[in-house]
Amino acid sequence: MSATARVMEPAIEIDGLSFSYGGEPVLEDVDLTVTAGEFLGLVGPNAGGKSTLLKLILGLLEPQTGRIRVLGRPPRHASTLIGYVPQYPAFARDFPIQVQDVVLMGRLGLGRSFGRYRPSDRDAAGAALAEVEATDLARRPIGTLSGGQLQRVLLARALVGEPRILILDEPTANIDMRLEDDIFDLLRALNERLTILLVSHDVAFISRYITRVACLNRTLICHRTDAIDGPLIQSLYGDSVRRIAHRH
Ligand SMILES: Nc1ncnc2c1ncn2[C@@H]1O[C@H](COP(=O)(O)OP(=O)(O)OP(=O)(O)O)[C@@H](O)[C@H]1O
Repeated sequence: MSATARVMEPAIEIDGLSFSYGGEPVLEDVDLTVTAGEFLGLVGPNAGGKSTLLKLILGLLEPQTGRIRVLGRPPRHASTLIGYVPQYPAFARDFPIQVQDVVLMGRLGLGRSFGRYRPSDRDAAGAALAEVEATDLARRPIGTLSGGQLQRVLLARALVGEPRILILDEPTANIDMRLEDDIFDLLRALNERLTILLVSHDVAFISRYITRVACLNRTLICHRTDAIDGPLIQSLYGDSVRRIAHRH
């Protein structure tokens, strides 16, 4: 493949994707192209299929119908190209481990095994913590962090493998509004070099930062955020701006 073709290659390409866990389809005929360098929001109601779509993109599930490519590769061959920040409750905070070791775990997928980190791994962990402005937290036990601090550390863990795509599942669900702004400013800076896919319940908030949202409720429809006005938000969210209860 030529260098030009590589530059033009979409970061994530999904065609005709359908998936079910055995019963009713959770995703049906989903098409989505995330271009390289884009910052895309993925919104939708509870049980709309957002986490399932992320698992398919991460190669943790296989589609029954359709095709996914991550930087031109099948997802299971692209896992080292993606940095993933899980939903906050998915991370066990009572694990007795220091922040710097949590961040180092992000190097494991690159062929290292436990206890065999190289100096370059430790340098990368230090750089990732510096990038999220959390250097001072390096030796803190993970259980002592605030929600916002933990979120930064999980972001550093996602960055330490030097991914080309960053995927975040509800990164600001458990932190207050002022901290949300800080995290989004950080993401905007990271978007200078990374493609970002962000799951959020809060389309009104993320619309201040991004240009396009994909709305997923079994099927998927994309909207430009400058087309998201009062009536559309109403149809996306029902009565509450922070709640989504729409049907396609
Ligand atoms: N492992 C599983 N086995 C069976 N059904 C599942 C499994 N995981 C998810 N589901 C079902 O698939 C549907 C979509 O779930 P998913 O977690 O993808 O939605 P979501 O949009 O991420 O929801 P939320 O916003 O509540 O996190 C739900 O009906 C859920 O119950």
